[in-house]
Amino acid sequence: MRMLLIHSDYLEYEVKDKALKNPEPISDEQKKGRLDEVLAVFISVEKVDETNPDEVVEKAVKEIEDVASQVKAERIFVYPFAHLSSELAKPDVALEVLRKIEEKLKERGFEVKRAPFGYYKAFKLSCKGHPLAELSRTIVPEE
Ligand SMILES: Nc1ncnc2c1ncn2[C@@H]1O[C@H](COS(=O)(=O)NC(=O)[C@@H](N)CO)[C@@H](O)[C@H]1O
Repeated sequence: MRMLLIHSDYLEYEVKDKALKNPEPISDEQKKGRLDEVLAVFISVEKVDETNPDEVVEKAVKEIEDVASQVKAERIFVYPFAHLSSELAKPDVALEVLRKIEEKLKERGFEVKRAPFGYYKAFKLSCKGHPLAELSRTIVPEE
């Protein structure tokens, strides 16, 4: 899994078109979304993650929680992003991993939104620009 974490004044998105034949079903409300004062986490789930998705979820949540506490972010935006890797996991595995990350972050008390999976989306992001505002992490399951 590859993650790009951007501490932002806001992230907002708007769904445009389907990027997959069968994207995640969404409500009209989910076609647009915005969070202010947010840690935006762009995630590419990778083929290697398919060997142990649950372990990768645990590791990702720990990394996100660690960065959130460093930058004092209480809101997280989980954003499916297929452009951080050339070895992408299958969509069904990727969606399941992203859903579990969202769920576990909520269990830990964060306010969380997750951008819809399998769509082309317009988005606006305002990076805060401080030294920890742009970070990346690579997560792999144990052998
Ligand atoms: N492994 C993955 N990790 C994260 N997001 C993914 C992954 N696979 C698919 N997606 C989601 O599905 C969308 C399209 O994925 S994609 O791999 O780019 N595929 C396409 O764009 C197809 N139109 C042509 O391959 C992405 O924008 C993202 O929302």
